[in-house]
Amino acid sequence: MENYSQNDSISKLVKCKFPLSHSPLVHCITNEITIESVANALLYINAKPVMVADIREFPELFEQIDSLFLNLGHISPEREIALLEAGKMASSMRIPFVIDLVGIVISKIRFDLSKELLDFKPTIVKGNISEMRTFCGLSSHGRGVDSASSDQSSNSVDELMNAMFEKAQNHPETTFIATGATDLIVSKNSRLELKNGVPELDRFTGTGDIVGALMTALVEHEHDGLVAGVAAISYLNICAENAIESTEGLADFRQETLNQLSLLINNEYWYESIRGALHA
Ligand SMILES: Nc1ncnc2c1ncn2[C@@H]1O[C@H](COP(=O)(O)OP(=O)(O)O)[C@@H](O)[C@H]1O
Ligand SMILES: Cc1ncsc1CCOP(=O)(O)O
Ligand SMILES: [Mg+2]
Repeated sequence: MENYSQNDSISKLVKCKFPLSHSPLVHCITNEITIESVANALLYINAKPVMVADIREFPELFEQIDSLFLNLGHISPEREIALLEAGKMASSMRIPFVIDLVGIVISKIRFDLSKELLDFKPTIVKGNISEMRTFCGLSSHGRGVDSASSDQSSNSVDELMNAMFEKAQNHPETTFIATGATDLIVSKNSRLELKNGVPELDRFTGTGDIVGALMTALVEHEHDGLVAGVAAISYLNICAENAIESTEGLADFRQETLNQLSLLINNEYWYESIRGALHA
């Protein structure tokens, strides 16, 4: 295992990811709690958000979109039907899509829904560390939509990394991502850990949703879940590192982190601040 230093091989993966030159149209079926933050975050990186949940519009809409974000944060019987229909259409039309396992620790309904969506071969399945533990069938101490610090010990993180790697062997088309103090990014042939960010990212709502939406904007370009995951997480987390330097209080920190999404783009070499480790 390498040190958590700036890592050349990881930086090379993400070079040239920002700014997005081509404004991908990103369709999001997401939760009402953070929907506005998600839409603005996409605009700040030069993507175009569109939030549509009425399945009657899907046949026309799916001819127009570049990628799809399916977020389980606030489900209902209608939302569940829309999520499944969208996953099915994305799969048959080969549109890259991301599943965000928000709140999967809460109920079997969300757990079963995530497994049904996995059958459509998503580009990425992501959640926080506690959510990903539940998804992988490991014990989890997550509460509501937040992860538990007891799931973030190094033993638990190693156990989760192994479980995700096993999942990736059975689902070679999908990248599995768990976020937290350490972020795990796992595909069939690669295992990566990232170490940027600040603990305050867990103290305002929507950071997981935003990073999921950023990945969705990036999968359109490369169809590569691993590169999109590394770029999106690192970008948001370095924005937060910059924001914490100049703010006091969580509301100002939130505002400045979002503001930085539109500013860090101006630093051509932002990716040189990535800290992580790449396993073979
Ligand atoms: N303790 C932490 N230290 C550094 N970065 C963190 C920490 N907790 C979360 N993050 C970052 O915040 C973002 C959201 O992660 P997380 O809080 O796990 O998601 P969620 O909001 O879905 O629970 C990710 O980019 C993650 O790397
Ligand atoms: C509070 C809450 N309840 C259901 S979804 C949601 C927002 C979750 O946002 P995130 O997990 O991205 O912080
Ligand atoms: Mg959160």
